[in-house]
Amino acid sequence: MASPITVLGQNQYGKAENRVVKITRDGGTHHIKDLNVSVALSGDLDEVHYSGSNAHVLPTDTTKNTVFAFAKEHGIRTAEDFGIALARHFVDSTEPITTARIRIEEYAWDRIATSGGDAPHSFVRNGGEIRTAQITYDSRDGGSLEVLGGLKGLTVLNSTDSEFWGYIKDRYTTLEEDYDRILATEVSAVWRHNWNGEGTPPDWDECYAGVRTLLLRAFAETYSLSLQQTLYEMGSQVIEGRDELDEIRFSMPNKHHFKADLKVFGIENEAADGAVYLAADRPYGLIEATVLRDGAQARIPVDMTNL
Ligand SMILES: O=c1[nH]c(=O)c2[nH]c(=O)[nH]c2[nH]1
Repeated sequence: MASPITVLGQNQYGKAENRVVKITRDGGTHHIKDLNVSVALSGDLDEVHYSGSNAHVLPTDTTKNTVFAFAKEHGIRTAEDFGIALARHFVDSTEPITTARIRIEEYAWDRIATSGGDAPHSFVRNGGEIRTAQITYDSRDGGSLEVLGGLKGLTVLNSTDSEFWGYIKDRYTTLEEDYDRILATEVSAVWRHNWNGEGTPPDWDECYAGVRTLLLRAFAETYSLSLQQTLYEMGSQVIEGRDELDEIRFSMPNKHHFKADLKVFGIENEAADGAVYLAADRPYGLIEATVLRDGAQARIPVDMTNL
């Protein structure tokens, strides 16, 4: 029962973190897709909260089974294609469900190089970087489909061409101005496609590879006066270079590298001579911002890049 003084707010449910690995065999050559898929459904679900009636509830267990069955029956071409098929299925086949949000992380595997060339069915996990996708399908108001692509764990470093000076100095400021520092960060980015489900979808893999290339190139080619400036340049290059995207959001920790203080030992330690740095773990500066195509609406949630 609805209590006299409370009312149900936003709610969603589903099975989180379905770890699905799909092998496709092409003769003796195998291909691997390794995903972590989270399903969140919402719709006409007040009653299960108020009275416990499960009449409108598709069990989370069923959503898990659907993920695995779809991987087998339809295969996984890309995370985006897979997420779109799942989102449409849950909404179109289950009356009370009006919105499905599918979040996917994809882990990359490389073929192991052997004496006979690339191994046909032996793989090594490609360490750091994770590709992400989020698909939201909402059947209300005529139906809408939103596809967010992204990546996280892309760690990059410039060993020069970075300065930081001219900032506010108050009685608590101890930081010295730096005219030649290391700039390092671990990029988390989420970008929004302007495709809404009608007509030909973008080439998801080509887009991902293209964005990644633009991000890396902008990072390497920007002479940086702050990580904020580098971030904005990276976002601008992506929006300028990819017509199918309207918005990109970043979360970029400043992975500080402090010059080791060796003066006590009578040793100079200057960047110009090739310095020794202490790579600090925490705390870290955290620089976050959205870059938009002029006139586009900001729709990527602020905390999306911290998941
Ligand atoms: O690129 C930077 N941006 C900052 O805002 C900042 N603040 C700071 O202490 N170091 C840096 N570096």
